[in-house]
Formats: sequence, structure tokens, C-alpha cells
Amino acid sequence: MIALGSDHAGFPLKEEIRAYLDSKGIAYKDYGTYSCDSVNYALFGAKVGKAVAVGECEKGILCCGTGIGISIAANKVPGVRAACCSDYFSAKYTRLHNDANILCMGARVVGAGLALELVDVFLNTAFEGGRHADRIAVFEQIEKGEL
Ligand SMILES: O=C(CO)[C@H](O)[C@H](O)[C@H](O)COP(=O)(O)O
Repeated sequence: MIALGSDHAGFPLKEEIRAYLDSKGIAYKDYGTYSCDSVNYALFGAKVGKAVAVGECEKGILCCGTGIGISIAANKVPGVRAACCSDYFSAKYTRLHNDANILCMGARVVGAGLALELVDVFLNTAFEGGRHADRIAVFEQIEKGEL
């Protein structure tokens, strides 16, 4: 199950992604927003972040104008590794090396064509583990205030 979320700026891109997931038969839960009316991106970053952190959803996809504000919000939730990406290489390697669990994109940065490629590689690339797992373990220490 994929958690989807956006603010008003990201809403049109979220709709494109929703249609793409439907076409691929990929299950998702849409945490809003549901229109272009102005809203605060942080609320939706938090909703999707929590859904992923508690295991209600395996991964998340978030969109705002730049992808940055909503990624900052999601990353405040312990257990979230949200990556704001606008190129294919980053979307792939944030899975391989960072085990990112939320992909964030800017609807004012990337077009729908590229965004769907990023979604595809993000959802279909497995974490490499090994030395990268040791590095990710340090995130947890940071979250616990040990570092
Ligand atoms: O948080 C952001 C910047 O990282 C997002 O791009 C928002 O979507 C943006 O700030 C919203 O701007 P608006 O002028 O209120 O539409």
C-alpha cells in the first residue's frame, strides 16, 4: 500500500500519480489534499509520514510546489526517510543507498512524464543493504537523541 499526499500546489501532480497507480493496479491510500484550495503542506507531510512510520503503508509519495517543504515535514516523523527528487539517478539511489521510504517531488519543478518515471524507479528498486544499512542505523541514533 502506497500513501499519497500533497498540498494544493502538488494536487494536480498527485492526481496524475493516482491515475498512474490505478493503471498499474498498485494499491494506494490518498491522504489528501483533494483540491487546489490553499492548504499547509506540513499537515500532509505529517499524515503520510505517520502512515509510513507505523507501517500502515509501505512507502509514500508526496508532492508540493518544490517537494521540499513537504519533505521537511515528513522527515520530522521518526522512522521516515523522505527524499526530494527531480532526477532519475537520485530517485534510484535514494532507494539503493538510503532505503528512502517516501518520494517527494515538486509539481512546479518536474513535469508529469518525468515524475511518473521517478515513481516507477522508486517503487521498483530494492535497498542494497550492506554498508548502507550501517549508515542508516545512525539515523535512528539521531532520532533517539544519542548523537
Ligand atoms: O513548501 C513549499 C516550498 O518548499 C511548497 O512548494 C509549497 O507548495 C509552496 O510554498 C506553496 O506556495 P503557494 O504560493 O502558497 O502556492
